[in-house]
Amino acid sequence: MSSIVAIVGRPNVGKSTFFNRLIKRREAIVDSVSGVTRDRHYGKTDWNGKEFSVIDTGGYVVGSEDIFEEEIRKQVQLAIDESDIIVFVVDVEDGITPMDKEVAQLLRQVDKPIFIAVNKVDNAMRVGDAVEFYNLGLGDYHTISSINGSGTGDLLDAIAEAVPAQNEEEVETEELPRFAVVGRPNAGKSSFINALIGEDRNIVTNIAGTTRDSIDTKYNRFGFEFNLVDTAGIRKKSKVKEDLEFYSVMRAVRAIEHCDVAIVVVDATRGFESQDQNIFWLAEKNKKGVVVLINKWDLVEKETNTMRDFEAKIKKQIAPFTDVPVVFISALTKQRIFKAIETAVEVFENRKKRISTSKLNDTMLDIIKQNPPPATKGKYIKIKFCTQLPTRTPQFAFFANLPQYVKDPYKRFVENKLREHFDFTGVPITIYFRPK
Ligand SMILES: Nc1nc2c(ncn2[C@@H]2O[C@H](COP(=O)(O)OP(=O)(O)OP(=O)(O)O)[C@@H](O)[C@H]2O)c(=O)[nH]1
Ligand SMILES: Nc1nc2c(ncn2[C@@H]2O[C@H](COP(=O)(O)OP(=O)(O)OP(=O)(O)O)[C@@H](O)[C@H]2O)c(=O)[nH]1
Repeated sequence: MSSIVAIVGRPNVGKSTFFNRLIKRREAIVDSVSGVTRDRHYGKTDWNGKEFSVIDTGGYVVGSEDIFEEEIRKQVQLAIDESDIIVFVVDVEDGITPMDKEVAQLLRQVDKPIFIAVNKVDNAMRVGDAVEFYNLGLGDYHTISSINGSGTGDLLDAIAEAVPAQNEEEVETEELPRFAVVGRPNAGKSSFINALIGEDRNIVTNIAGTTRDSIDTKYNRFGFEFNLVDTAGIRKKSKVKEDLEFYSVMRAVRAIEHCDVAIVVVDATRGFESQDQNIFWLAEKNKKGVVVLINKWDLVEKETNTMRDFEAKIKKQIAPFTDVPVVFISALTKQRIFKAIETAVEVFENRKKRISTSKLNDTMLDIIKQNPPPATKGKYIKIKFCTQLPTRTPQFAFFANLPQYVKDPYKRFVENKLREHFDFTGVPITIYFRPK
């Protein structure tokens, strides 16, 4: 379980600049390859051996100044409720503003690690100006310059210190498998869970986000016991406006990070949109199993190949990770809802799958011999041996004389071959090339 670090603060103080520095912009590169728009406000990073997610709360609200203030206050409250560590960014050029005071007021009541980042301290002369931020009543602060990076390393050290050490293997094997039902507001998450359970545990209405609570439901099917995690909107803690995108993101992040398989519910009448894509990508990035459910299939007018076309379109949007099951369901008529769960169980099993080293080498070394990586700078790459690593999610190491010359297309080729010969449907896999 990794910790969630939320970056809060009023507009223009430099939250996104700081965020980009934290996640090192690696994603930007990945995205340009697949050509997909993805959420720029969420990233995973590691520092001093601690892994954590970072959420930038900026950029979600657009509107006039007064709308801003109210919305930002709500976002800060949500960030407080849903994250583990908070970084409050303020701007040394502006000094303390009334909005900063309001945020500080909220943060003073919180019993979680809070870091104040006084940003835009680009030179030593500004260090003195930062002193006034003691008046926020939140104790010590860090002076940083997100633009030139100074001070950010020290701040990261302090944040990493606050992240609990991970001992995931132990925690996860003791608990029941967790399936998180995630998706956009109104996609039919509660309806799906209720259809499975056969009783109206949740209140289902057609107003987005009316579900009262998020409960784990222990579920038993096919002699397999697991927890179903309903992420439908909790609106108890803070009265949040419906369709607040930031809110669904926060919920999805939390649920996905703590699950084994993410069941992504999509509203067939709306298609697979960017918000669905973001949720899918969250699961992929966290290396969770994924099943896509196309719900409300009863409302779709079917012609020849409707299902096939729908699926093909989705696959394009989730590329390159397309080895993912798509199940067309109706929570209303209960069509294929058990098939959906069966599929999720299969994905769960795939994620735990271990391939013996001898079997892996027998299969893969042959394929590699037939299709060796192309020579680079006149040098031939020889892959000698491969093995599955003893990790929670499938990861494979291929040992070669010149691993640094193996390019992404070849990695993808190897991944595809692995998927062809061993069933890893619905599971992100990682491939490393290492020196031998
Ligand atoms: N001088 C200086 N400018 C900075 C620094 N960090 C960010 N800025 C500038 O401040 C402006 C706002 O930065 P953003 O990162 O977009 O601010 P934000 O808080 O994410 O803003 P919202 O997305 O509106 O919430 C930009 O023009 C940045 O270039 C810094 O360390 N020093
Ligand atoms: N026709 C049809 N309607 C459905 C189906 N599944 C859900 N609905 C309707 O879609 C609406 C939203 O369903 P919910 O189950 O509340 O959606 P949710 O994803 O839990 O929504 P939030 O609580 O907002 O996150 C309700 O009016 C449901 O009756 C379905 O398979 N077919």
